[in-house]
Amino acid sequence: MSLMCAILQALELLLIRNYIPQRSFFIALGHDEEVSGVNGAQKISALLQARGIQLAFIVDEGSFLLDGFIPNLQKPFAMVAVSEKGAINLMLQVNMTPGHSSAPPKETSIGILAAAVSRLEQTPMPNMFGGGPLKMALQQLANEFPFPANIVLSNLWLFQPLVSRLMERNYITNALVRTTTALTMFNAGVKVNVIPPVAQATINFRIHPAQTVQEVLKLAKDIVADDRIQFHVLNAFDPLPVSPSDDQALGYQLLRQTIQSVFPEVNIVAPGTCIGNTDSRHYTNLTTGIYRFNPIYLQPQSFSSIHGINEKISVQAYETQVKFIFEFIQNADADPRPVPHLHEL
Ligand SMILES: CCCCCCCC/C=C\CCCCCCCC(=O)N[C@@H](CC(N)=O)C(=O)O
Repeated sequence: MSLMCAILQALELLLIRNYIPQRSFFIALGHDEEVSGVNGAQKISALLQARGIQLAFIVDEGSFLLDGFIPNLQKPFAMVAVSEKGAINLMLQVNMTPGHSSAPPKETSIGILAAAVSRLEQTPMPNMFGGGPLKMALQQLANEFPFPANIVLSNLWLFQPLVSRLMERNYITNALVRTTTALTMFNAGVKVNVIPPVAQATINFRIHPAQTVQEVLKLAKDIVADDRIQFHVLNAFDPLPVSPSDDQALGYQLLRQTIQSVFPEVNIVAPGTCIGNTDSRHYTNLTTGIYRFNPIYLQPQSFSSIHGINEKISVQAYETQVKFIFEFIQNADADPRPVPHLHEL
């Protein structure tokens, strides 16, 4: 929400200054982003495609200036998400014969389903650490760590098993190394003395970039291992392709350049994977350069306020957000050639 307001406010500031862009900019604000973007972003994307539009790159929400997420890493760093996890909303259902609660059967629909979802919760999907943006980011961050972590991260060929175990210890970094399993809905029963005929539970999986919808469904069925349980896929999509982050990647380099200018205290800009989902996934037909970055600091303690209690942004952080977008639009307009990569920021 704050990012949307900041985009509009930055545009207003540009208009006040009679700014006339040289290249075309599209501002796409979907009204249904929190519920998958099917009627917003998906339709905007189809309309742009019908008009023959191809985009140099897209910038959306989904990652931050991360502060304190990795133990021993003293300084914050900017993570620009060049991919995002896939997702499955899976509904499990058990149908049993209803009856009077005074003489219950050995197992009820609720009991069978509760045991199944508990098995899913207690059996994490496999740790897939080993490649992609996360490994690149850790290697880029290696020199920011004190000894011996710097040696460990510079030699992932040797220390990969150790690092992947350490990442599992924290629930946020754990989300980067595996497909996550979140039980989000459970419905059954309408009366205190009736054995319910139906029990339903919904599980929200976020799929690691190294897995697919089909692989995760197979794993989930193997874990549940109960023929009485029906599987209904409510909706699902595979992890998103990895956008380029090399020296020639215009969108990535423009973000890096603007981060460097607006946040001079940040030494490292690294590619990463967004653990949530964004509307940008509906735009893969228009560009291969999709970057997710919200120019605000995020600390682990504020992570739980996202979709949680007292979600907020400080006035100062909001002002910086506006400044970033104001500068970013002008940087993107200034020169269509990629900005050379500076190793020493
Ligand atoms: C190198 C290690 C650093 C690890 C730090 C990872 C920190 C990740 C921080 C934040 C991720 C926040 C997720 C962004 C939210 C995306 C927006 C959203 O809520 N989307 C919804 C709805 C949808 N569009 O599908 C969602 O359910 O994901």
